[in-house]
Amino acid sequence: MKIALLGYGKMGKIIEKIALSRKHEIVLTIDHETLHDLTTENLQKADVVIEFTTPASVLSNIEHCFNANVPVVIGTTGWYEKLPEVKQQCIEGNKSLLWASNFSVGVNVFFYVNKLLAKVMNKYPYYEVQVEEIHHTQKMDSPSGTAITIAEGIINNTDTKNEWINVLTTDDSDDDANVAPNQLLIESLRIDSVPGTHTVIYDSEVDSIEFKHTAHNRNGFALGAVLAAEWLHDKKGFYSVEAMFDFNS
Ligand SMILES: NC(=O)C1=CN([C@@H]2O[C@H](COP(=O)(O)OP(=O)(O)OC[C@H]3O[C@@H](n4cnc5c(N)ncnc54)[C@H](OP(=O)(O)O)[C@@H]3O)[C@@H](O)[C@H]2O)C=CC1
Ligand SMILES: O=C(O)C1=N[C@H](C(=O)O)C[C@H](O)C1
Repeated sequence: MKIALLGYGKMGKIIEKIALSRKHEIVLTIDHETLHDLTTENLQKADVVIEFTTPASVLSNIEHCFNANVPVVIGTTGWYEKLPEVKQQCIEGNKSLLWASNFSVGVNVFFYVNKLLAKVMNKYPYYEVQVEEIHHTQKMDSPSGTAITIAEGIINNTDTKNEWINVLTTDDSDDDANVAPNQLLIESLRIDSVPGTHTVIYDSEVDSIEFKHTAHNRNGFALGAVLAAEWLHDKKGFYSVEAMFDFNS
């Protein structure tokens, strides 16, 4: 497949290596320096686009891909309030888009088990639940997209929580956040070069249960994005990464 990479930073560069190792060809790479190359003509040289940029640029990049009629895989986080609008544009225009807050297989297994666990824990409301995420200090958005997906998995499977709130800290201090009983706390921590750690904690007076995923590096995210591009390139429609995984069979 011919792949265009929008975003050639930490993720874009690893995605390039993995795509080449899977015998794909990179026909376009875009960062700030090469922004002038982001044209419909250049995008149309690709079978599929993989987009890992910034919350500020993702929406215009989606528009470029829709205009060029090229399927696009979106890894960028921090724009999810616009998902319904983008979904409508995609379906009405007969375009192709797949998005994920996290492309790694391990995290997608985690998402699945998180929902099952939330259903079980809903029977024991004396456990207070919270989500913790830790990422590198260059991360622009908080909470992480992954933490939002985890929180939604809990909210949709419990009676006690109906919204999440976020507290961002740069150290491990234990300041108590002001959280109403209906709110699910997402604590975001920013520490040096952490690739991404997510923990769901159920705490009671007598014990705690911790369910944790630790990314050791970014390779799992990048491989998942390439697998998503392989899956999407000949399809039409709007998909989340869940469509790619079938944990029920
Ligand atoms: N879904 C998932 O599995 C994962 C998602 N992510 C998300 O992916 C995104 C990127 O992460 P990461 O690679 O670590 O970030 P980096 O900051 O390392 O890279 C971002 C890249 O985007 C480029 N860029 C900035 N603005 C534009 C623009 N207008 N058009 C095209 N390119 C642009 C930057 O160029 P320049 O350097 O020239 O400014 C840079 O090359 C983040 O939102 C992150 O949260 C990250 C890991 C996994
Ligand atoms: O910015 C990152 O690095 C990551 N972002 C994604 C997110 O916001 O969840 C996925 C991963 O955790 C790394």
